[in-house]
Amino acid sequence: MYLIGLTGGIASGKSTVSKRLAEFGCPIIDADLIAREVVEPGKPAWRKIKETFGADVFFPDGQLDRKQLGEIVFSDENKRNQLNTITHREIAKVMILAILKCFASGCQFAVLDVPLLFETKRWLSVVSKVVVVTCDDQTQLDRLMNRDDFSIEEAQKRINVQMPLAEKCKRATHIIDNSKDIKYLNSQVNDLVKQFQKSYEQWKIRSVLLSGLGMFIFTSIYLYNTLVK
Ligand SMILES: CC(C)(COP(=O)(O)OP(=O)(O)OC[C@H]1O[C@@H](n2cnc3c(N)ncnc32)[C@H](O)[C@@H]1O)[C@@H](O)C(=O)NCCC(=O)NCCS
Ligand SMILES: Nc1ncnc2c1ncn2[C@@H]1O[C@H](COP(=O)(O)OP(=O)(O)OP(=O)(O)O)[C@@H](O)[C@H]1O
Repeated sequence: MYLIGLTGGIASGKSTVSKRLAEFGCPIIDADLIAREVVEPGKPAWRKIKETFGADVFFPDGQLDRKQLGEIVFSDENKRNQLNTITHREIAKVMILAILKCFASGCQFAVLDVPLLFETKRWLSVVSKVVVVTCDDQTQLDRLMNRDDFSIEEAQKRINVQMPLAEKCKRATHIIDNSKDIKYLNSQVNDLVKQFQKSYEQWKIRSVLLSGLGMFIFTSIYLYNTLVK
């Protein structure tokens, strides 16, 4: 099995791409979904957020007030770093278990959907490909404002704290241009899946050849030591 990193900028279309990949049966390990799980009431990250940010960022039922906490951390780098320190370790633990589960199930490849793949760097050493979902700045801003009902200021603040999309594209092995309609996006995802399946077949052939070579060398050494020496 090999791992594929999926990233982009906020509202560039990562979730839309990962939904399409899931339709092909690709296992998706979604850091954003896991980030929501680890801050559920009573969990370690929930307690640390309460200690650090106080009761103001929670609803009476104990659920995190994501909008309130978002306004705080996307306006203050130190507070954002505090939240990252609290949550990223917990997110990583869940992701590792999810990767092991995928490996055990024998799937061909798994997709790590990580918005901050390049910012946190944590997963770059384990992914063999990085897909960046990009779009032009105005489209990104418009989609974020429409989806989350943000003012232009709130949306821009969230875009500005991440590595610029152009920079992420320079580090990508594959780029999906999501500046047009969903049909255009899906045609690129379809091609990507074909490429991944081809890479997996090539990887499988290489693995069989390498293990065969390993067996040949081991057997030759064994026979030499047993019969010749
Ligand atoms: C600040 C929070 C509460 C805001 O919640 P909200 O529901 O408004 O946003 P959501 O979690 O859906 O994230 C939306 C997008 O914001 C961006 N984003 C989220 N957290 C961060 C961060 N710490 N730094 C930069 N961008 C971020 C990502 O592009 C993400 O896809 C939430 O984003 C959070 O808990 N962030 C810390 C955990 C984290 O870093 N998640 C990203 C996983 S790689
Ligand atoms: N090609 C497209 N045409 C029109 N709308 C789109 C397109 N791609 C995505 N969208 C919409 O733009 C918004 C952002 O897309 P999406 O949620 O997939 O981005 P994301 O990168 O996962 O965001 P986040 O970083 O917040 O997780 C969503 O409302 C989505 O429906």
